[in-house]
Amino acid sequence: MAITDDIHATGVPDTPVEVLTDLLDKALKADDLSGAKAILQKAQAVCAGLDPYLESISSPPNQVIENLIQRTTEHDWTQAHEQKKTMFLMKREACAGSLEGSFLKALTQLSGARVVVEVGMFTGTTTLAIASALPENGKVYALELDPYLRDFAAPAFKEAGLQDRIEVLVGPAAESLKKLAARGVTADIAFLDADKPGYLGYYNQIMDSQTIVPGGFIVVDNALMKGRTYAPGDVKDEAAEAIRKFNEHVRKDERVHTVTVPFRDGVSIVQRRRQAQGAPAADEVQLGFGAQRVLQQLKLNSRVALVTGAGQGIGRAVAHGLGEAGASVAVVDIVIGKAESTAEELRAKGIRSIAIKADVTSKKDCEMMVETTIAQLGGLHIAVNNAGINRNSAGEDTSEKDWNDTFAVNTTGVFLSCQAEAKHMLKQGYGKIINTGSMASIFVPHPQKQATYNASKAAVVQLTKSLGTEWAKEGINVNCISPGYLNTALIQENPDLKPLLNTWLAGIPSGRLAELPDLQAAYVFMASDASSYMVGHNLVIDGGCTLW
Ligand SMILES: C[S@@+](CC[C@H](N)C(=O)[O-])C[C@H]1O[C@@H](n2cnc3c(N)ncnc32)[C@H](O)[C@@H]1O
Repeated sequence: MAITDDIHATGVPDTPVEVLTDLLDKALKADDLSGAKAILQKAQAVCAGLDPYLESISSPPNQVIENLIQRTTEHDWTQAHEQKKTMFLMKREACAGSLEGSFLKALTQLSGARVVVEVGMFTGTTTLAIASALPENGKVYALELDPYLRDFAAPAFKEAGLQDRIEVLVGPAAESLKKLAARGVTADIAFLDADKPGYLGYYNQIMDSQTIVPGGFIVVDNALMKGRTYAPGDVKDEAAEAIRKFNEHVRKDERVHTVTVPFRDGVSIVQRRRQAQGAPAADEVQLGFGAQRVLQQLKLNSRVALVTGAGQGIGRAVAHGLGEAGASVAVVDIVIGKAESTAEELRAKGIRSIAIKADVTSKKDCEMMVETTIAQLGGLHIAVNNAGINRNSAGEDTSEKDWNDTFAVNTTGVFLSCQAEAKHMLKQGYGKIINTGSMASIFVPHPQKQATYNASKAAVVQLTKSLGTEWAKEGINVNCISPGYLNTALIQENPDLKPLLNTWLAGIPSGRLAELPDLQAAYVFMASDASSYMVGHNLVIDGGCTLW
C-alpha cells in the first residue's frame, strides 16, 4: 500500500511530521503487532526519505565542498585524537553537511551579506559555502577552538580560491568575538554552531557589542537538538537543556525577530531589528529615504531601460550594469549584430533583453526604438543616450562632412533620442535620461586634435542642462556622465599610440586610464531613485584628468 493511500492531498495530516504523527498514533492503537509493523514501515519511509529527498531536489555543492565533506567523513578522528593531534574526540557528524551549506549560501545571497562570523568552523564546509556566496571583498571570520581543524581546512580554502575571503581565528570563541569587536568588525550574518552551552554567551556578546548590524541575522544551528528541547526523554542532556534555555531567551529578546525552521536539526533565523520596539518614531534618515535602505534605492527591479550604442564599449558596459541592477534592457545599436551579441550576453546572465537596430541621426528611428522597447519590454523608465563617434583632425583640415557627421550622431542624435523618450516619459510623469558626454566637454584633450568632437560633446552638456531644467518638474531627470580616457584594446595594442598614451598618463592624477567598470555604477546611480534630486548635472569621471 502506498503511503498516500490514506492521506488526502490537502487537510490533516498536512506535513511530513503530521503524517508521521498520525501513523505513529495509528501504530500505537493497532491491535496486532503485524498491523503496527506495517504502519511503522510507512512512518519509517516518511522519515528516512526526507533528507535524501531534500538533497535530491536542492542544487549540489561544488566539487571542493563535496571533496571536503568526503575527507571529513573518511578521516580517522579517533586516531587523530589518540595521537593528541586534536583537543577533543571529533565526530564526523559535527559537519553540518551539504544541504545546510546550501541553506547558508542561499541566506548569504538573499541578504546580500558582505561579512559573516561563523562560530564553530570544524572542517570548514559551511565556511566555504558561505564564502562562495560573498562578494569579491567579502569576509568570513571563522572561529575555531582547535588549530588542527584550521590546518585541516586550509588546503580546501586554497583549492576553492577563497582563502582571501576567509580568516580563521583559533581559540575559544568568546575570546575571538572580543577580538573582533575590538577590531570594529561588524557582520551581516553570524552563524552559531559551536559548543551548545556557549550559545547564550556568544549571542549576548554579538548583540551587546553590536557585532551584528541592525537588520543582520544570527543563524543558529541545532535549535531543536534532536527533538530533546521539546521532548526531553529520560536521559539528562546538558546541550539540549542549554539550547532550550537559549531559545526561550531569544524569543523574549525584544531586540530581535526570530523564527525557527524544522530543517535538519532545526535552524533559527534571528534578525536584529533595525529599530528597537517602542523607540520614538524614526525620521527618514533613520528609516532610509522613502523607507528604503540606501542600497535598495539603487535597485532597478521592474524598470525598463534603453541604451544606445550598446553594441560595444561604454554602452555595452552600461547595459550590463543596468541589467545587473535589475532592469530589463533594450540594447540599441546601428549594427544589429553587435546589439544582438550584447543582448545575448545579458540573457545568458538572466537579464531580460532585446536588440534593436536604430540610427540615432534619424528621428524616425529614435521614435521606433522607444516604441519597440515599450511594446516588447512593457515600458520605458531609463534611457541612456550614448551612441557617439570621434574623427580626429586638425581644425583647419576638418571637412564639413566630418563636422556634420559628428554633430549628427553626438549632438543631434542625443537630442532626437531625448525628444522621443521624453514624449513617453512626460506622459507617465517619470523618467531617467542619462546622456554620455565626455571630459572633452570641459577641457581640451591633447596633443591630439579633435575640436569637432569637443564641441559636439560640450553641446551635449548644455543640452542636458537645458532639458534637465525643462523637465525637472515633470518627474524626469536628465543628467550627463562624462568619462575620461578609456582603456581600450586599440590603445594597448597599437605601438604608434604609445607616446600619446604616455602623455595622457602623465596628465591623469590617478595614473591610469578608466576601465569600463569604473563607469557602470555611476550610470546605475543616475538611473535610480537615489539621484532624483540631480538635475542637468555633468558627472565627470576622469581620474582627475581635467583638474590638472
Ligand atoms: C558542530 S561543529 C561546526 C560545524 C561546522 N559549522 C560545519 O558545518 O562544518 C562545532 C565546532 O565548534 C568548535 N568549538 C567548540 N567549542 C568551541 C569554542 N568554545 N570556541 C570555538 N570553537 C569551538 C569545535 O571544535 C567544532 O569544530
